[in-house]
Amino acid sequence: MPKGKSSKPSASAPQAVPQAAPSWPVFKPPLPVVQLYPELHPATSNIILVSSFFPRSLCRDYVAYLRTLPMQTTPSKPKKGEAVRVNDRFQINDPGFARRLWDTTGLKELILEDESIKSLWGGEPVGLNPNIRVYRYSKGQYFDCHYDDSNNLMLDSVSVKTTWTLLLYLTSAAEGCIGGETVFYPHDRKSAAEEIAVSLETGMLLLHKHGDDCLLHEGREVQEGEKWVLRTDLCVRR
Ligand SMILES: O=C(O)CCC(=O)C(=O)O
Ligand SMILES: [Fe+2]
Repeated sequence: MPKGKSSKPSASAPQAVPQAAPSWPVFKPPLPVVQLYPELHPATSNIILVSSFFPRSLCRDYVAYLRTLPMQTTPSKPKKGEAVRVNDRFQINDPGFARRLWDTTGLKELILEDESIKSLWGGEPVGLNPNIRVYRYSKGQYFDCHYDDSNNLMLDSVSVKTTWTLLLYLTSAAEGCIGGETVFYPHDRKSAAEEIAVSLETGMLLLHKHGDDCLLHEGREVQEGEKWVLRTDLCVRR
């Protein structure tokens, strides 16, 4: 829970119940398909965007595959202190897939070597959170304002903590999804005048700082179509 925000809603990250790892589609063509460029958001250094992290064809393959997974629709009433999340979710502890996303996509190089963002991670990055979450938002679904917590965990016998949220958009207006923007509010209050809205872009990675420095944010309601998102977190040595 971010300091001083203890009564504010947070996004829950319960440990996934043990189950077989999904057969995630292979990264075909090999990644990255383009040179990856991190774009610091002009309004805040807490948000970084990376276009074309996945090519559109791979996003399509992923959505087709993810549809076959057993997703859970949000319980209608959130637990105390949790944000209202109205969507379908699949969650799995999959260290192998987290490692693939880190090692075989160009992400590791981007995070470790790009001089413009190297100092932002809050420590020495070592990999991604094996707690992988998949969200599907259909028309009318949304994720209400909340903060993402930092979590401590072990990654290959190394003590780590999560410092940034990673969201990979698998659909956008190009696939008929209208709405669903991820919207940030820099001053701890929902204010239209201050909002920083990130529109969906198929294959784009959105990274945002979490824990004590997390901006209040929401996944805005989907108006048409389906928003598919894959979520993990950046882990740094603790
Ligand atoms: O779906 C989104 O745009 C936001 C998701 C989110 O805030 C979260 O996973 O904590
Ligand atoms: Fe969040």
